Amino acid sequence: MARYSEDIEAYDRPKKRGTRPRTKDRPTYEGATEATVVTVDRGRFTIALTEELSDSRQIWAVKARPLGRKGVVVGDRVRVVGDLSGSDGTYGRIVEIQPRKSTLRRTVDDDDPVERVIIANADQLVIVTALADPEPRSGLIDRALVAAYDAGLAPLLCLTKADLKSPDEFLGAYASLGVPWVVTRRGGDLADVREHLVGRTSVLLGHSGVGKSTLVNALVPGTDRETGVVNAVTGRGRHTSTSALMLALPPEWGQDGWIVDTPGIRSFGLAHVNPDDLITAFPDLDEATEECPRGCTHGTDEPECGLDVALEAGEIDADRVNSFRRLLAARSTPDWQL
Ligand SMILES: Nc1nc2c(ncn2[C@@H]2O[C@H](COP(=O)(O)OP(=O)(O)OP(=O)(O)O)[C@@H](O)[C@H]2O)c(=O)[nH]1
Ligand SMILES: [Zn+2]
Repeated sequence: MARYSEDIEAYDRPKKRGTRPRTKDRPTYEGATEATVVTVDRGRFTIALTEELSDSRQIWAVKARPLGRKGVVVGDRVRVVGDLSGSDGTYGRIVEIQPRKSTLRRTVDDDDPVERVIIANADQLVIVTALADPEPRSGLIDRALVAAYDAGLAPLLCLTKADLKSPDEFLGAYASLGVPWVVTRRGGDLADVREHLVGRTSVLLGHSGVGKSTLVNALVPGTDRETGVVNAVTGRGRHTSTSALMLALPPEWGQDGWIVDTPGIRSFGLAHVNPDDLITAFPDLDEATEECPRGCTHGTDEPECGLDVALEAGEIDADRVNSFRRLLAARSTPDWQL
């Protein structure tokens, strides 16, 4: 063990230029500990030591030099070395990022083609929308659905404030997409929501006022999202940044799972989303686009789109085509925050 940490030390702090070992000599970090990145704050990471997920032991970590400019984002499964005791002034060093099973990306701006991964390894995107006060914004919901389908995350509509308005009318507009949904109301129980959260990592997305903080606080007691204090972070983890934050589901739920709160994520540029990737979320339509002319975006203005051919032949469902095209159009409408 001692020899091993000396290796890391030697590697991390080369005495002078040119003494850095070549790739083949790099340490293999055998025995490094697995952890999950729960939040990012100005180059410093809070990581949860995975084996101790249920008691949520969390420590600081920084990126070790061998990672170079590789991005580490919330949700990343990483391997860490160094002092993992969590005592004052100590921090682990992230030496490796495990391959990601999913990446939720955004384009910073629809005009800016730079793609950024914001959350890694999520399974589900929970689109939190109030049924009233504020009114649902279908453009935003559609954009979130595009982001989910593109990232390969299962979408879930979480409709809050059902005490103010029935969800029936709203759900009509989403029926043909087949998106699963749950409803919450003031004072109502959250059994339904819980059922959709256990065993997975869910990203919660919603614009201001929809009741997302209320929901997060009710789901994970002890998390005061309003004031930004995260009790789970061993007293030292005042969470002041607007980074996404992963919260472990309470151990008493009996199953692991995480929710990722996204307070700072108010815009969701989708310029990177390719129509051909989006249509894979519509397996019933996908085949019809095989005969499309090259570069066809499958939109309503495409003269020879295979979707129209298949529609005319009665091979596909018009509602589904309309829904797909609605999402396609939402991709390039103005931003998440209107
Ligand atoms: N009637 C009703 N009001 C609710 C419900 N959930 C939340 N609210 C209220 O809606 C308002 C906004 O709730 P928040 O939880 O702060 O909303 P948020 O989405 O986190 O919004 P920001 O904090 O601005 O990001 C508060 O006054 C809540 O009390 C609900 O189910 N029914
Ligand atoms: Zn087409």
